[in-house]
Amino acid sequence: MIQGHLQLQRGAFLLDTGAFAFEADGVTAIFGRSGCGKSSLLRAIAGLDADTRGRLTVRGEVWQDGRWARPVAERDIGFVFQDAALFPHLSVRGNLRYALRRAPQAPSDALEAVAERVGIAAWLDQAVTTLSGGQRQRVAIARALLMQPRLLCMDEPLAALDWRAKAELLPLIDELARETGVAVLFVTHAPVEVERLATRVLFMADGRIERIEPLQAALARPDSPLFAEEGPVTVLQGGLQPSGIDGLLRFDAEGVPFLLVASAVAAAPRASRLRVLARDVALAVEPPRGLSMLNQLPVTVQALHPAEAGRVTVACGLANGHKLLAQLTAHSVAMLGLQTGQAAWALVKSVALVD
Ligand SMILES: Nc1ncnc2c1ncn2[C@@H]1O[C@H](COP(=O)(O)OP(=O)(O)OP(=O)(O)O)[C@@H](O)[C@H]1O
Repeated sequence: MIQGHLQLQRGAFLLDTGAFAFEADGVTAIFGRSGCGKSSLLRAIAGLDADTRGRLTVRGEVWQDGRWARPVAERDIGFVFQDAALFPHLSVRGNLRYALRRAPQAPSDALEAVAERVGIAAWLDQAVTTLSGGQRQRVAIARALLMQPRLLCMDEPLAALDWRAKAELLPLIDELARETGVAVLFVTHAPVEVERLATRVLFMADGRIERIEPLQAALARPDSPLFAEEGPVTVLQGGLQPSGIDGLLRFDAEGVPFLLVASAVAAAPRASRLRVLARDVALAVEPPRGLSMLNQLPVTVQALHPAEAGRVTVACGLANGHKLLAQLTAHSVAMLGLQTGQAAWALVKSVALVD
C-alpha cells in the first residue's frame, strides 16, 4: 500500500491531498487538469521538496511522519520526466553507467540487458544528442530501471513525443511494469494514456485527491473526467494478432466474437487493450445485413444515460459480462425504441478501434 496525507505549499498553490491509500502495484495514473497539482503530488511522494509536510508510508515503510522524512536517495525511486534530462556530453552507455554507480547490487550484465529490453542496444555508443525524442525517453526509462527502483515516478513522459513514439512507448511501459513488478506512478492529462496503461486512476482537482478507483470503475461513470475530450470510452482487455486480412489485426477478448481492428503499429501477437469510443459504436435492434461495418456484437441494453447536446450514452452488456458504451442521439434512441433489457447488436467500425 501507499498511504498518507501530504501537504506542500508551492507559491500561492497548496497541495493538500486529504487522507489517501492505494495498492502499490501496477500503474497508478495521476490524472487531472493542468495546474491541479499532479506534479506537486509526485514530488511530495518522492520527497523532492523538503517543505513537504504530513505522513507517508510506502509498502509498510514510513517515508515521512510529522517529525522526520526519509531522504529521497533512500526511497528507491526511479524518475522519468517529460524531458529525458540526460547528460548531453555523455554517450547512451555513459548515461546508463552513471545510473549503475548508484546501484552497486546490479548484476554485471545489467546495463546490456536493460538496454536490450528497452530497445536501445544498437545506440549504446552514440551521443545522446543524436537521438530522437522517443529514443531519449527510452534511455531515460533504462536509466531509471537500472537503479532497480521500488517506485517508478513518471511525469508526463510522453507529452513531448509524436504519435508514433507514443504508440511504441505505451506498450513498452506497460510490459516493463508487469515484468519488473515496480509500482509506477504515471502523471498525465491524456485520457488515452490512462486508458492504455492504468491499473487504477487517482483523480486530482484543485490540489486535492478527489478519488482513487480501478480503471474499469472510472470508465463506468457516465460523467467520468476521462470522457471530457472525446466522450465516453470502453476499454477491452484481450490479445492482438494478425488477421490474415491486409491492414487489419484481430483482437480477441474472452467470451465475445473477435473484432477486426486497424492498428497504427504493426503488431506481433501480444496482450493489449482496445479503446473504443462510444461515438464510434452504432446500435441495431434487428440482426444487421448488408453493412460495411465489419464488427457486429450481440449485446443487451443495460442503461440509458442522458448526455450533452441531445445525446444518450447507452451502456450495453457484452456476452462476457463486460460493458460496451455507445453514444446515440436521443432521436435515434426514440426511433429504435431502446429500453433496458432489450437485445441489440453493436456495430463497430474497424477503423474506429485503436491500439
Ligand atoms: N516552484 C513553484 N513555485 C511556485 N508555484 C509553483 C511551483 N511549481 C508549481 N507551482 C504552482 O503549483 C500549481 C500546481 O502545479 P503542478 O505542476 O503540480 O500541476 P500539474 O497538475 O502537474 O500541472 P501540468 O499538468 O500543467 O503540469 C500551479 O498553479 C503552479 O503554478
